[in-house]
Amino acid sequence: MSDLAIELSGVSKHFGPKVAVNAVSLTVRQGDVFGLIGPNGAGKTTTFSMMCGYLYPSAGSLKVMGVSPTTPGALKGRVGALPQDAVLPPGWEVGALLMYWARLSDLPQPEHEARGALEKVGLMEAWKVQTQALSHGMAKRAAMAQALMGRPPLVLLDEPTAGLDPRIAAQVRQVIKDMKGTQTVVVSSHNLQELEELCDAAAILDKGSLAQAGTMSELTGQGAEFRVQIARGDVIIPEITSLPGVIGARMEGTDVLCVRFDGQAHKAEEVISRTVGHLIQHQTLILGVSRGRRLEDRVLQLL
Ligand SMILES: Nc1ncnc2c1ncn2[C@@H]1O[C@H](COP(=O)(O)OP(=O)(O)OP(=O)(O)O)[C@@H](O)[C@H]1O
Repeated sequence: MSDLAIELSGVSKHFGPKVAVNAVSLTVRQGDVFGLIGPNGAGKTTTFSMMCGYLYPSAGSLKVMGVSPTTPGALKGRVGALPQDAVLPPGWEVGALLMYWARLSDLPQPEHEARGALEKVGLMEAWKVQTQALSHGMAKRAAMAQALMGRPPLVLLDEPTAGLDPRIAAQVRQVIKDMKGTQTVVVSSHNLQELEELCDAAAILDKGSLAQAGTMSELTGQGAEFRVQIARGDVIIPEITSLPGVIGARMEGTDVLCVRFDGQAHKAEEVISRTVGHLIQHQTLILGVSRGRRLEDRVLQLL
């Protein structure tokens, strides 16, 4: 069996003349947390909706766990989805609504599933609360609980932490981390720090097209770049570039040395230790070393 949970090949989506998604190809490995990144209007929600089977692609092929997501019943009980701005039907108590959804998905223990999912998102106190009485953040968590019931092999979460307070957002991130390895999670967010912390891999979309996709370490250049924060002393760039494994070096501002290295032929720890050792030998004082660049820097560079 393929180790891919999702495969998009040349997928496009047009709304009349508007091209929302343009020939996007990407893959999501089973057990990964995969991020969908992009500015407003980049095509994240449209891509997400096609993965869920809510929208048909206009062109290209899309497989979710080996089947087309629009095939009726093909993914029943195998995908949990939190759509963007999910609206809960009014007139229901949260617990009763979740149990109803659990029954619709043929889950054998609806109450157990509903309570377990609500607990995961920290919303047990809302069991008896009417859906229309929930705050925005509470409604979002109730909708997320729905996506988690039954531990489906694939969970798609469109902006799961948007509008949540910091403590609850951290709890939701922990729920996502706990799924890593046993369930596949696709998550879109504008919080790039959050995606960097959570994701194994990601795709960066811009105006409907794929700008870059890869593992988080590829996107952030972890295997090829590091930065040394200099406290005091001089850095002689030609001496750094002559060290084994170093491809290039430059100063960013007055106090950050950025070094690019050949991550295929040399281990990061060896090149970093050699560089730091060289600096210390030359009486340069160091405040810190960080690998790669922030995901945010990469996204801003690309878009
Ligand atoms: N039903 C629709 N009809 C017409 N245009 C649409 C429709 N849905 C989306 N679009 C357009 O497609 C483009 C991509 O929208 P999409 O919602 O996928 O972006 P997004 O990356 O999720 O944005 P955001 O971060 O703002 O949620 C936008 O230009 C949007 O206006």
